Amino acid sequence: MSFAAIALEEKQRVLAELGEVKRLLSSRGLFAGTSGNLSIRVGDFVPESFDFAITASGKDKSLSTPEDFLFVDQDGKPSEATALKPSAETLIHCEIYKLTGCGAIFHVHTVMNNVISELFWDRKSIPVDGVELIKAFQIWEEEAHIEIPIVSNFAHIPSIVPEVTDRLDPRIPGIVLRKHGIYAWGANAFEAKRHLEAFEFLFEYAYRWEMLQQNRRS
Ligand SMILES: CSCCC(=O)C(=O)COP(=O)(O)O
Ligand SMILES: [Zn+2]
Repeated sequence: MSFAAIALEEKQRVLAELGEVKRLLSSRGLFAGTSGNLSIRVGDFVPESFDFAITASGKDKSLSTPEDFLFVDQDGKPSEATALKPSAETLIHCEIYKLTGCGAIFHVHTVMNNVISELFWDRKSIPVDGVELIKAFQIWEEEAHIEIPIVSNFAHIPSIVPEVTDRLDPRIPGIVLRKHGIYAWGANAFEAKRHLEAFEFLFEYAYRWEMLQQNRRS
């Protein structure tokens, strides 16, 4: 489906939803120093051809302005003429949409997701054992064990993409960039937000549990 063929009401709905999510996450202090970016897909999904609304790059995300979002295509190019620049990390969104067919992707930097990525960097994943909130990912087995992937962070964003491609685990709706932040996704904005909140809870649990173990050993 071409971008032009997508109903105006659908585009407006997506922009309004993105605005609501941005306001809510901002009220929780999740966009320190203009960090973070958000996107929601619009219209039908075909891996070779889709569009999504994404935050414009470098904006103060605690403010709401008519220049907060723009639409881009599957390659991260603006879907229509605009003076706005898409997030510097748009190519990571493009890759996650292509690999998962998801409907929304939220990226935030927190002190906890940065610390945990360094704590478990040698392992290249964050282990979590048997915590109830794993069920937020629709993983229902008793005492489930999950490993949340951590990938390298580079200033050159296209260099991050191949590692995302290699490490993305279809069971786990998120990936952590080392000392950078988390990308969490879902079928829609509601699900992506639930996953983001669950990841941050599990990171804090994993960090505290690891510290307890280390104290016991010393
Ligand atoms: C100031 S944070 C560095 C860039 C970044 O990691 C980020 O999430 C925000 O970049 P954007 O281009 O999406 O504003
Ligand atoms: Zn970032």
